[in-house]
Amino acid sequence: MANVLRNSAKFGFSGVLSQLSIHSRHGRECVSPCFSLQQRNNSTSPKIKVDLDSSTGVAVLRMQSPPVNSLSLDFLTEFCINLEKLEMDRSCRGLIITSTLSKVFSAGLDIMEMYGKSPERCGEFWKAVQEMWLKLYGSNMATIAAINGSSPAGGCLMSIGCDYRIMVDNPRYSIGLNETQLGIVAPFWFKDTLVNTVGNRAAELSLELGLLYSAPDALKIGLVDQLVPEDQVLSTAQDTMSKWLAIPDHARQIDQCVYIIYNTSPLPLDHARQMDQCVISVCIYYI
Ligand SMILES: CC/C=C\CC(=O)SCCNC(=O)CCNC(=O)[C@H](O)C(C)(C)COP(=O)(O)OP(=O)(O)OC[C@H]1O[C@@H](n2cnc3c(N)ncnc32)[C@H](O)[C@@H]1OP(=O)(O)O
Repeated sequence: MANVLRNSAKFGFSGVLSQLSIHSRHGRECVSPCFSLQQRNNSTSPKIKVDLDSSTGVAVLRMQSPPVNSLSLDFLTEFCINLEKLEMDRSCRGLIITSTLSKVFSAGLDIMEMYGKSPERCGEFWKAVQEMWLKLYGSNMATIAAINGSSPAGGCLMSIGCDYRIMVDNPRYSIGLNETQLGIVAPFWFKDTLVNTVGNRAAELSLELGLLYSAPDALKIGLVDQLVPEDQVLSTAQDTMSKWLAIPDHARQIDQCVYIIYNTSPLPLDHARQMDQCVISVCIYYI
C-alpha cells in the first residue's frame, strides 16, 4: 500500500497541482461548484445512499462503496451532487454521514486515482477533493459524522469537515491524518481543519508524525467528540442532531461562518493555491 502511495505521489501530484483552479468562497455559505458535477458520474450502482426524513429535516448519507469507501473521482462527484441537492432543499437542516461497510468509515483518497493517471485526470480529481471539503465545511446544514469504522487520511478530513463527530468505541478503529507516514504531506487546508478541531500543538504532533489514533485516543485529544457502542452510533447522531437543530439556523450559521473566516486559510485565493502546490512539490521532491 505504501509503495503504491509513494509511486502515486511521484507520478500524480505534480500533475494534480499544476491543474488546480478553484474559485470558491470559504465560510458557511453554500459554495458553488467549480467543476461540472454532472459531467462525471459513471458508476452504475450508487456509491452513496441518502434518506431525508422530511418530518425532522435530517438526512442520513450512507457511503456504500466497497471495499473501503475510498474517495475516487466518481465517489467524490456523487458525494458532491448529493450534498448540493440537500443544500438546495430548504426542508433539510441537518446531515448525518455514516458508512454501510463494517469496520471502515472511509479509507481516504483512492490511491488508484493518484497512480499513473494523466495530468488532466489528476487535476480533475484534486478539484473534486477540494470541492468535497468546501461543500462540507461550508455547509449551511448542521453536519454530524457517525464514524462507524476506521477513518484515515481523507476519511479523517471528511469527518473533521463536519460540525460534530461521534465514533464507535472500538480501539481497533483508527482515525487521523497519517499522510507523512505515507511519504506525502497533508495540504495546508487539511492542517487548518485539524487545528480548528484539536488545537495547534496536538495538530502539529499529529501531522508531523502522521498519527493514527484509536477511538479512545481520538476522544482524548478532541479529534472526536463522543464514543458510543457500535449499535448506538446512528441513534446517538440523531439525538445529537435534534439538539443542534434546536438552535435557530441563522444564529448557528453566522457563528460558524465567523469562526471559519477567522480560523481557516483562504483556499479560494490564488496565493493559497500556490502554497498548496509548493508544499506538495517539496514533498514529492523528497520521496
Ligand atoms: C495530499 C493528500 C493525500 C492523501 C490523502 C489520502 O487520503 S491518501 C489515502 C490514505 N489512506 C490510507 O492510508 C488508508 C489505507 N487503508 C487502510 O489502512 C485499510 O485498508 C483500512 C481502511 C483500515 C481497512 O482495512 P481492512 O483490513 O478492512 O481492509 P484492507 O486493508 O484489506 O483493504 C481492502 C481493500 O481495499 C483497498 N484499499 C484500502 N485503502 C484504499 C485506498 N485508500 N484507496 C484504494 N484502495 C484501498 C486495499 O488495497 C484492498 O484491496 P484488495 O484488492 O482487496 O487487496
